[in-house]
Amino acid sequence: MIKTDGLMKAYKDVQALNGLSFHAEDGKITGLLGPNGAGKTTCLRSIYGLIKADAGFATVDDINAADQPLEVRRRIGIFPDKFGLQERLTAREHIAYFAALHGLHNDTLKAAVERVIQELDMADIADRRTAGFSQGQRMKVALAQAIVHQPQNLILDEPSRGLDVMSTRILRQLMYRLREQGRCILFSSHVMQEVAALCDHVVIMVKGQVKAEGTPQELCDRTGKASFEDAFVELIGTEEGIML
Ligand SMILES: Nc1ncnc2c1ncn2[C@@H]1O[C@H](COP(=O)(O)OP(=O)(O)OP(=O)(O)O)[C@@H](O)[C@H]1O
Repeated sequence: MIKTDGLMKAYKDVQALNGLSFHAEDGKITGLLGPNGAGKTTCLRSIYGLIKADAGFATVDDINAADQPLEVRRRIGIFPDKFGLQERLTAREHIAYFAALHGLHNDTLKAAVERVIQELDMADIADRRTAGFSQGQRMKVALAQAIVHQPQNLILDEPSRGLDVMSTRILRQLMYRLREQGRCILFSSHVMQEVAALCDHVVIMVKGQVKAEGTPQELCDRTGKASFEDAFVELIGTEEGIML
C-alpha cells in the first residue's frame, strides 16, 4: 500500500507537487495520469526517497519514506525508465547484484535469482552477457532486477515508453500476475489508452494536485462522457500535454 499525504515540492519557482494526496492499494493497479509536467515523476521519486518533499509525506506499507528510506526500498521494486545494463555482465549477474543490494545472500540469493529467471521465462538468456541484448531482453533484465526481492509494491515510471508490442505485453502480463498476488502496482503515464486498459484505479494529476480519481468507468460516468479520453480532457480542462 502506497499513500501520499499533502506532498509539496518546489524546484526554485516551479511548484511541482502542491498538496498531493492519494492511495494506491494492494491488489490493484493504480495509474498516475497527467499531462507533461504534472508532477508524476517527482511524486514517484518522493515515494522512493530520492527526493525530499518540502512538506507532507509518503508512506509505503505505512512506513514513512523520508524517515525510513532503506526499509521503504526493501518493500518497493522500481522499474526504471532507462535500462542501464553493464554489457560485460550476464543477465544472471545483473539480477544477483540487485538481490545482494536488497540484502539477500548465499542460497537465498541463488534461489531468488533462479525463481525470477523462471518467472520471466528468461532461462535462455540468463547466462549470456547483456551486450547486444534486444530491447525485450533488456526489459526482462530490468524487470527481474525490480522484483527479485519479491517487493510488496512495484513502481513504474512511464513503463511502456519506447517499448515494442511484445515487450509491452510481457510487462502487462507481469503487472496482472503481481496484482493477482495482492501486490500494489503504481505507474505513471500520460498515455490514456494504456491507463484505461490497465488500471483499477486512476489518479488524475494536474499541477501537482489530484484533479480527480476513480475507476476509468467512474470517471466517464462522472463527466457524462462515453470515452475515457473525453472524460480526461473534460477533467483537466485542456488537451495540452496529453498523449493518445
Ligand atoms: N530537477 C528539476 N529541476 C527543476 N525543475 C524540475 C526538476 N524536476 C522536475 N521539474 C519541474 O517540475 C515539474 C514537474 O515535473 P515532473 O517531471 O515531476 O512531471 P511529470 O508529470 O513526470 O512530467 P512528464 O510527463 O513530462 O514526464 C515540471 O514543471 C518540471 O519542469
